[in-house]
Amino acid sequence: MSDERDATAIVWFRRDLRVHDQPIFDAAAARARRSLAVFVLDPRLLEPSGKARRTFLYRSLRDLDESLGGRLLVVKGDPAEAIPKLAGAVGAGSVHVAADFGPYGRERDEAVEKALDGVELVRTGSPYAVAPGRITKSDGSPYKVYTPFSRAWTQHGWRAPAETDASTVDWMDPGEKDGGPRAVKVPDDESPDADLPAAGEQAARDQWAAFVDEHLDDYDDLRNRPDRPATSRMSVYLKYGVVHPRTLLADVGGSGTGPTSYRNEICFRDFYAAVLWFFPRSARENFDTKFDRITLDSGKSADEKFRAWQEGRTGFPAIDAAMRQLRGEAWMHNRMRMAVASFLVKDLHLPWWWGARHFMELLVDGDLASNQHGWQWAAGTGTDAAPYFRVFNPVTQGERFDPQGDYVRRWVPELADVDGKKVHQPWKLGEPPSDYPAPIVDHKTERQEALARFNAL
Ligand SMILES: Cc1cc2nc3c(=O)[nH]c(=O)nc-3n(C[C@H](O)[C@H](O)[C@H](O)COP(=O)(O)OP(=O)(O)OC[C@H]3O[C@@H](n4cnc5c(N)ncnc54)[C@H](O)[C@@H]3O)c2cc1C
Repeated sequence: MSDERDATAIVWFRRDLRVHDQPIFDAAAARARRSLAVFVLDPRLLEPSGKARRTFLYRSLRDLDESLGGRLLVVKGDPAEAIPKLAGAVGAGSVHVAADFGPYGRERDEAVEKALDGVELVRTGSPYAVAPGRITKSDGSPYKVYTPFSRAWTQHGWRAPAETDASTVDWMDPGEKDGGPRAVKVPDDESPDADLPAAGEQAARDQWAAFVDEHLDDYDDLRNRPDRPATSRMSVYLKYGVVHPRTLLADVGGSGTGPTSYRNEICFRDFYAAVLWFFPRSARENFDTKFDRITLDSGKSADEKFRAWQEGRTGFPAIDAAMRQLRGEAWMHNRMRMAVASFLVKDLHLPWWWGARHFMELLVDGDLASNQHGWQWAAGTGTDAAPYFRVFNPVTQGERFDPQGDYVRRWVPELADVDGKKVHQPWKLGEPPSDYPAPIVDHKTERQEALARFNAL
């Protein structure tokens, strides 16, 4: 029987740096006898990424290259030029990708599709359990509230993982290409100060297996505790598609509170991606435009307060611990992301997008949809946000979720000798540590100020 497939295809990796559960491999193998594996270092994505994310990306690319037997071609430049030239250089009949739903990714893919001029761009799957745009109300309009979205999401369901590995595709040696953009080496690590998680598919799977074994059942009870290793730490692997959410969901069976709560969080990720798909302006502007009129601080004193927040010198131990965790690990616990965001917006009266930008610069899991909407949630400006008048108390957040003060002592060495929960209010100690700052604001006063500004809208 003759093989009617094309001679070659391109598999273009983007946010799916893995070989397992990879539906684009099946699509490429069905279409062509051999495929060229490609990653394009795109300056428009690399520049705003920050050192931690770039370093993690480079490490993930090295791991992927190893899984592919050294046959990952890395090139640099604008994908709308590089991909069509590569398709020409190997005579590809199709280019296979997982669909990208972010504002830049979608524009880029349309430009690539146009420039491919007849070579088909085949989109198979997405980085989400359910692709953005698929879940709508019965009249076709988007959900703006999480709970009904999550009900529809659960009812819709998701596919089982695709059974692929590196051998699903017959990989072409990049040395065989005839012309086109030249191969570049994966850049060296940028030596970020942060202690990053191990990169690569095996590391992701090991971390996941340990979480399922040790923490999944207690996830609902302990997920708000920054002092415990109780969450999955999958966000960075999901960000780069080192693991697919479908793979995780397949393991999270059952109706116990732990598994149910975990599925809800994966659903939040899909929800925010869907909001960004339907309302791309929400990445940059208040979703609720009423807040365009709220009074925000600016000037020298605002800049100084912002710097104190960034550097973990606000004098509120839980806030400072979290901001230092962000620098130390390029990651922050979810409860503390909410607390520091509320503090920036409602205690310091600064724009949420200042904080969101700082997060995107430092977070190794920095993701436009989850980050911007997480910020808008905390600021009260988002789709389904915490009401603006609900202001987190930075001291009680610490006392409640870090009850023995271990989290603070881990990240704020100036307070390492203060016992128990007293660490959350060092100003009440007989002799407060002289090298730790006094609170930069009075929470009660600033809470009233935030409410007054809100009521003036
Ligand atoms: C202000 C703010 C900014 C945030 N910025 C980001 C970001 O840039 N990138 C990012 O991945 N998450 C972000 N989040 C969501 C959440 O804090 C992280 O996903 C979570 O802390 C990652 O740790 P984990 O993998 O151990 O989470 P787990 O508790 O183990 O959760 C499992 C997975 O569910 C998803 N998830 C959990 N909570 C949320 C949530 N609130 N929104 C969307 N997805 C969620 C993540 O993919 C996570 O990996 C932000 C939240 C807030 C409040």
